[in-house]
Amino acid sequence: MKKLRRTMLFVPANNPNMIMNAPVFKPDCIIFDLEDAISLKEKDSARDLLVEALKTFEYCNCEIFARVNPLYTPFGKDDVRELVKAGLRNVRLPMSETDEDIKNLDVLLTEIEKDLGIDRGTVKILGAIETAKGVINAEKIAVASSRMLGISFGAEDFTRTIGSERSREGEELFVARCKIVLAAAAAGIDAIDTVYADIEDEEGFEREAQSARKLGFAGKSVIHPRQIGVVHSIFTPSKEEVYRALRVISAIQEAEAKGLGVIALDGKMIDGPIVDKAERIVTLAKGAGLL
Ligand SMILES: CC(=O)SCCNC(=O)CCNC(=O)[C@H](O)C(C)(C)COP(=O)(O)OP(=O)(O)OC[C@H]1O[C@@H](n2cnc3c(N)ncnc32)[C@H](O)[C@@H]1OP(=O)(O)O
Ligand SMILES: O=C([O-])CC(=O)C(=O)O
Ligand SMILES: [Mg+2]
Repeated sequence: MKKLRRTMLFVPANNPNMIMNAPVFKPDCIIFDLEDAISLKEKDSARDLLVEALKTFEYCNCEIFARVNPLYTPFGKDDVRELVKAGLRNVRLPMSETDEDIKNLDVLLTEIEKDLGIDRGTVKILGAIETAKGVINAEKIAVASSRMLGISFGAEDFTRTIGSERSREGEELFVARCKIVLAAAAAGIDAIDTVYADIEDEEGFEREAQSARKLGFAGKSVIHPRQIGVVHSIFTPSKEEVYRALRVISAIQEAEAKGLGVIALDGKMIDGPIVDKAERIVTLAKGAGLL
């Protein structure tokens, strides 16, 4: 079944309380962060804490990621090595700017998998695109390795690299968002939208999440448990959408039995792509436990 990645909750890896409590909020995915949420002084101790947490806790219903430090920093390679040894199977690589960045991680993972005696390709990669250069190279990044399960957008760093500020309306992000969605779709992987830093601005957050779904993102990174419910309700098909999708599928099945490829349902044309979209709604609904 398709894994839902509606929410990816960032959890700073130096915070034992949050590390322990994160699954209680039922995000689809948790990203333990060793990069920007962790000061230079704490990089090693946070990694040690996360290694212990990965060995100790069962995060049964959440898909677990770690945002490691970029491989060109003094911490990145050790992050990957130690965490994979402790059981990590999904690496979120920040500052993915070129296909080389992904390929370097791929080579390192292959080495580690060999050392650990696990199958090559076990560990997956989510490439975080958060610079102008990364956005330009999104298409190459998305297909740089067979380990790719998705690419994500990081708007805080992205606005820094284009010399802009992040606005509530987000016009400055539109082109990058579209490019990331297109690159992911062409590669057949998920696109994950960026965080919204203003935890108090529920209205702005909801509008941004709505827009992310419309653009084609599979989900959104979040920084606070309060943001999870909103994203889940937006990225889960509504009852009406599911009902309509099931009717579309059943109508086309009846039509096919009569030798017809196109029909009308409630005055609207139903043909191949519309049926495919209805099937996607049903898949998402099943993933969310609605069917
Ligand atoms: C641009 C980027 O790089 S974004 C990615 C890096 N940033 C991060 O990882 C930040 C993640 N988020 C956080 O650290 C926090 O939400 C903050 C610092 C923004 C706010 O934290 P707080 O002021 O403690 O929030 P608040 O008081 O509302 O928290 C309420 C409860 O939710 C918990 N909580 C808050 N955020 C999280 C989280 N991300 N994961 C798990 N639990 C959380 C708190 O521990 C607290 O629990 P408690 O009641 O048991 O003490
Ligand atoms: O990946 C994200 O959503 C958060 C991030 O690092 C950024 O916005 O720079
Ligand atoms: Mg960033």
